[in-house]
Amino acid sequence: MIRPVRYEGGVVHLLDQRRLPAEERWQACRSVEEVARAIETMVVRGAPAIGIAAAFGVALAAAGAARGRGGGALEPGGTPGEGAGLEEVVETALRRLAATRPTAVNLHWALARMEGRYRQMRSAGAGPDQVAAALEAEARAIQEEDLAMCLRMAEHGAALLPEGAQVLTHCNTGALATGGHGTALGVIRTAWRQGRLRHVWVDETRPVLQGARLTAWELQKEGIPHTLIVDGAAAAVMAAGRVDAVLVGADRIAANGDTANKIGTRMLAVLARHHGIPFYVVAPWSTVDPSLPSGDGIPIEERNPEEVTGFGGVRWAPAGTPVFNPAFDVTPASLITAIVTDRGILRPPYIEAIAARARRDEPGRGEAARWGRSPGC
Ligand SMILES: CSC[C@H]1O[C@H](OP(=O)(O)O)[C@H](O)[C@@H]1O
Repeated sequence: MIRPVRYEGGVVHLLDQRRLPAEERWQACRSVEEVARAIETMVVRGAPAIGIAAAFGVALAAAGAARGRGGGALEPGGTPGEGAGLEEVVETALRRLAATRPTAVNLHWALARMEGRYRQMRSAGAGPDQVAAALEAEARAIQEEDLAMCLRMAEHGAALLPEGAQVLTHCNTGALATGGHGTALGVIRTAWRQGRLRHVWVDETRPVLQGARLTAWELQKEGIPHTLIVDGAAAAVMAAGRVDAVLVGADRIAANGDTANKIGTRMLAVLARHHGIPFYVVAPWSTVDPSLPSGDGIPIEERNPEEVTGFGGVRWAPAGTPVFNPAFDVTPASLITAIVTDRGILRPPYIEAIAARARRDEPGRGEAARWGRSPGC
């Protein structure tokens, strides 16, 4: 199974997704700063995967402090004894990692969970070594729980698809974006293994091409029939009656079901509604942010214009061309047929469905609990 994040010997190893599919190269991160830069430059990407990477970044910081290197975990090649004690190292790590990418709530959910575990250990009087061990265990739990959530989601989602389904998907929501198996692409994997799936239309997903580079790579490795299309061809294949369902991931789902996902998702939702095609969002419960009343409050990351003006070092737009490069857009809940989570399928009205699920599963979180924001941000 593809797993994009590994933590071994106090080093966070990330499969460099910028280099796929040409080469499978791992990047070793030995400091919080290196982990943070890897998230910002999309060495690792995908809402759950960046949460997992950040969690191991906190574990790495605590391990460095426990070894007496103090802030050595703050900068690449930090010298022993830098910085202050455990408290400052962990707090600084949490803030730095929280500042990497604003939209995916899984990042902030994971950091809030790591902070909670840290405070729990400290209030129990645990020493640096015990805290470091507990934080490593918590990060590993986040990774393994995400894989389990993906497998559960996939079962729920596959049951929605007709026999011999042709589906269309956007961006990469596979093992590369998660703790393994994937969200929307996890549904596709499971549906294929169950014999329910005939074919996948893969949106290339401009500008970073997660579909063309990463989803096609995952599907090819699994032998799942697929066809790569430019994003602009989605309307044509829907109009030709060759799409039975659209499956996408999510980076943040507001309390009313409005969903932030890769730029171009909203367009697919409008097209699907026009063509009478079910539009499914597939995301773990950790992507739901009950503290946000609607999608209006979801921060949308804007990325480097050079992602749009060229690719791989080749520029095709004239120098100085003005660019607007939002990495995500928000799909209104009214265009979403169902939200597939690890805890079951949510159907409209989402505000009631999400609140009821939050009350049932995590009393207190659905109300005033701080959510979607990490320490210090
Ligand atoms: C399984 S969540 C994947 C989610 O993350 C992607 O964004 P990015 O590649 O910029 O991290 C995209 O929104 C996917 O739907």
